[in-house]
Amino acid sequence: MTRTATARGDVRLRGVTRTYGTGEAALTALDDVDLDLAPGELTVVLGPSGSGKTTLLNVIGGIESADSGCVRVAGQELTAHPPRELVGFRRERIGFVFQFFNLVPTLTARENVEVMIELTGRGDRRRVPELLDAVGLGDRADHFPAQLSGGQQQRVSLARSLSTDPDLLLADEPTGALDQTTGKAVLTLLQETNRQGRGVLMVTHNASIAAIAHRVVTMRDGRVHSVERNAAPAEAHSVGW
Ligand SMILES: Nc1ncnc2c1ncn2[C@@H]1O[C@H](COP(=O)(O)OP(=O)(O)OP(=O)(O)O)[C@@H](O)[C@H]1O
Repeated sequence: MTRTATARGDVRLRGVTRTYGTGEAALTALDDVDLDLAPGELTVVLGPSGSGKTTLLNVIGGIESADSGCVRVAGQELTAHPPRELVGFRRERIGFVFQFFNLVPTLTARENVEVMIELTGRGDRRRVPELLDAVGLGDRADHFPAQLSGGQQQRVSLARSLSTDPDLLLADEPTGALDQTTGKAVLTLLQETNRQGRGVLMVTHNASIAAIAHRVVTMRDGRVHSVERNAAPAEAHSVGW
């Protein structure tokens, strides 16, 4: 599945600020954020609602640009590039997994993965059955999203993200809509993906999930409140909540 076993997907932020709105309505979602994530790390981002977690993930993924500061992701300088100029970067380097799956309802599981390969011009359509097997859905390839459970849809979403072999996988509340058993299955897949050398950055409200991370970043009021390292990250299947 890997392009190379080498660790990849490093992140370096310096003085990153992102403000929404102007004047009295201005809201600083990211306030002078410095952050270093080593290649191949699994990072969990925690913090209260509104603390800037999703904004952080979007800036790292090149979906939103910082107002000031420097952003470098997977060896690429994003600073001063508006999101529309970063289409190529996102396609080549980044995989996104969202809470609400974002699958195309009129396409089967297989087609949802294939369409990503067609859109990006990356990956190999012949490997789609293998990818669906890897997420335990080999026998559901011809099912439409509505015929799949939430956990199964999330796994299609993961197979789709992995189809282009990203350096860094960004996951926003990937287990948020799932029960514990299915959530753990998805976490296990994210951990496997990480062990293949990819960086994984996961935003969650669930502090128990932090046990599987190499690094735990806690956000407060748009700032990095703390960064802790886990010397011995737990196995995803052993985490409970
Ligand atoms: N597009 C936007 N326009 C205006 N304000 C926004 C926008 N996106 C986010 N914000 C504001 O920026 C702040 C940070 O939002 P963000 O979504 O990053 O927080 P979060 O920690 O991910 O929250 P949650 O855990 O609730 O998802 C919040 O106060 C939010 O209301």
